[in-house]
Amino acid sequence: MEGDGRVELTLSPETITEDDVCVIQDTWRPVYENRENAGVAVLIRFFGNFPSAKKYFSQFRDMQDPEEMRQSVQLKKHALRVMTTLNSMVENLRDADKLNTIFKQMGKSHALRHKVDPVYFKILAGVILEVLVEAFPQSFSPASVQGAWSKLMGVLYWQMNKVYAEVGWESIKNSAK
Ligand code: HEM
Repeated sequence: MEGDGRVELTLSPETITEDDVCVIQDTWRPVYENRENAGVAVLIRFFGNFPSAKKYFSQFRDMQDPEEMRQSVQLKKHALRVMTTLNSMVENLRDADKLNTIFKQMGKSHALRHKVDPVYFKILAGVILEVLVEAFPQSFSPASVQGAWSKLMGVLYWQMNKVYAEVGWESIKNSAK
């Protein structure tokens, strides 16, 4: 699938250095202050470029028009949930146990309840980076900032794959078809 070029497949959390943590926490602040706009912009780009991802959302799976999607309560709700969870990750980058709990909860609910194919986490991670660089050019232009964020997105994807494997995604996905 296209759109997944910038996120590494297999990054363990230890690859995030202290410098990365500082960079991620500093650059996240203005994004989180604009969480609703930023989150909605990310999801509109995601569903616009990868319409098959809409199938998991009962209220806008059949919508084509981005303006109509923008008005969807379910889309806005998921945008805020994504931003709130990212905020918890960013706040707990130095607390491996907390991070693990966040990844576990997220992986379990998306695999078991929502039955989301994990490839969409990789695609969404790439879209998050893309939109943040565009929407916050001042803070996200430096290569060091993009490098730190792309590590975090890589870790997110890696962790999702780990939890998905633990909960038996291979058999769940066949029952989700
Ligand atoms: C950074 C990535 C993501 C984060 C942080 C995130 C976070 C969340 C959270 C916190 C919830 C509500 C609690 C729960 O059910 O776990 C949720 C619900 C949901 N997520 Fe995600 N999510 C992400 C990616 C995705 C992707 C890629 C998809 C599918 C393409 C997806 C589909 C859903 C669906 C269908 C629900 C239920 C929606 C509803 O009930 O209205 N999520 N997500």
